[in-house]
Amino acid sequence: MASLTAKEKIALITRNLQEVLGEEILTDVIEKQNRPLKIYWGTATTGRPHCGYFVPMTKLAHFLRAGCEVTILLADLHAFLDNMKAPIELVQHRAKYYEFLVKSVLKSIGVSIDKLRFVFGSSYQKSEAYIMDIFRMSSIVTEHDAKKAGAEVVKQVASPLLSGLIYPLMQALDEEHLGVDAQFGGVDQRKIFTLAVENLPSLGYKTRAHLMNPMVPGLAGGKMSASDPNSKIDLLDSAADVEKKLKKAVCAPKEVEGNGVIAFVEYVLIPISELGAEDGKARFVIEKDGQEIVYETIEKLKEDYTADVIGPKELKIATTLALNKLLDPIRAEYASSDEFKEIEKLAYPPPPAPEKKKKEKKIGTGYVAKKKGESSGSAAAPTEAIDGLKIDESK
Ligand SMILES: N[C@@H](Cc1ccc(O)cc1)C(=O)O
Repeated sequence: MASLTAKEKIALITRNLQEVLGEEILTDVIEKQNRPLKIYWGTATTGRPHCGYFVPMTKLAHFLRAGCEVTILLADLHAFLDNMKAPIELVQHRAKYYEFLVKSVLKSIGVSIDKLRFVFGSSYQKSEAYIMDIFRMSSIVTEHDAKKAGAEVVKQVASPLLSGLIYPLMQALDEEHLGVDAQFGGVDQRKIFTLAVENLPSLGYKTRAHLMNPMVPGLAGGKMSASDPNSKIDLLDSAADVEKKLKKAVCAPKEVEGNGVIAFVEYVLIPISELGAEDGKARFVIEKDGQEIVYETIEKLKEDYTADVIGPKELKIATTLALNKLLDPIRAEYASSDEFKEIEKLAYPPPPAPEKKKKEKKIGTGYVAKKKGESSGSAAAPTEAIDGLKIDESK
C-alpha cells in the first residue's frame, strides 16, 4: 500500500463523517507538524457490543490506515456514572469483555491491533490530578450546561443523579488526560464535544478537534433495544440467527433513507472491502437471478435499489453473507478462548433461576392479604437487581 500524502490522510480520516469541528487542528498536525494525529474513541462499557459497533470500528480502521495513533477508551467509570447503567462491581469485567470483543472485531476487519492503545477509564480517572480537574471543571460549568451537554448521551430518568452531570465533565477532561489531538464519536456526542471546546481552555488546556459519525440506523431495522433481542444482531450470534434476524429486518423496497441494511453496506461493508483490496477498490457483490452484480460505489447501489433493479431480498442475502464472513473469525476466537468465555460470564452473569413460589399457607379466607407496597415474595429482590443490569441501547 503506497503511503498517503497529507491531503489524502485528511480525506481518509474525515471520510463518511457527518461533521468535523476544528479541522484546522488536523491540518496543523498532519500537514504542518508532519506527525501522526493522536485520536481517541471512548465507549462506556454497559451492554453487550452488537453489530452496530462495526460502524465506529470501520472509522478506526481509516484512522489507522492514515497513520493516526489511535486510543480506545474503555470508559468503565462512565458506564457506572450514567445513571447506574452498569453496577460498579461489573463495569471492569465488562471493560475487559469489550476489550476482547473490540480486538476481535478489529482483527476481523483486517486492522492490525498492535498500533492501538487500550485504556481503562478507571486506570487514570481516580488520580489526584484528574479528580482535582473535575473539581475545577465543576466550578466553571453550570448545572444547566452540564445537563444540556449530556442530554443525548446520559440516560434520561425521572430523578437524575448527580453522576450524570459529572459524566460530561469527565468526557471533556479525558481529551487532556489521554494526551490526544482529537476525539471521535457519534454526532450524539456533539454537545459534550462543544462543552469540551468551550471549557478546556479556561483550565489552561488546548482545544481538540472533534470528528463525528452520523447516527446510522440499526441493521436489524427499527430502534435498537436491549429488551428486544431481534432488534440487534449480537457479535456472537450464530450464522443462522444472523440470517433469521436479517430476514426480519425492516428494509423497505426502493427506499434508501433510513434503511439499516443499506446503511450497513455504506458505512461498513463497502469501506472494509476497500481497505482490504489490493487495488484499493471497493467491491460488494449482489446476486440476482443467478447473475453477480458487482458494486464499487454505494451511489450506484443506491441508484439500483431506488430503481428496483435490486430488491430487499437480494440485498439481505448479500449482506447476510458478508456479515457472516466478518463474524466467523470472531465466533472462532470466542469458541477457542476459555478466557474470553470466562470474562463473559463475569461481565454478564446469567440471571439466577427464578425461585419456586413458596406455597402460601391458607388462613381462613384462603389467601394471604398483602400490606400495601409489600413485595410479592422473596424473588422480588434478585429480580430487581437483574433489571438494574438491563441496558438501554436505544441511544
Ligand atoms: N459518551 C460515550 C462514552 C465515552 C465516555 C468517556 C469518554 O471520554 C468518551 C466517550 C458513549 O456514549 O458511549
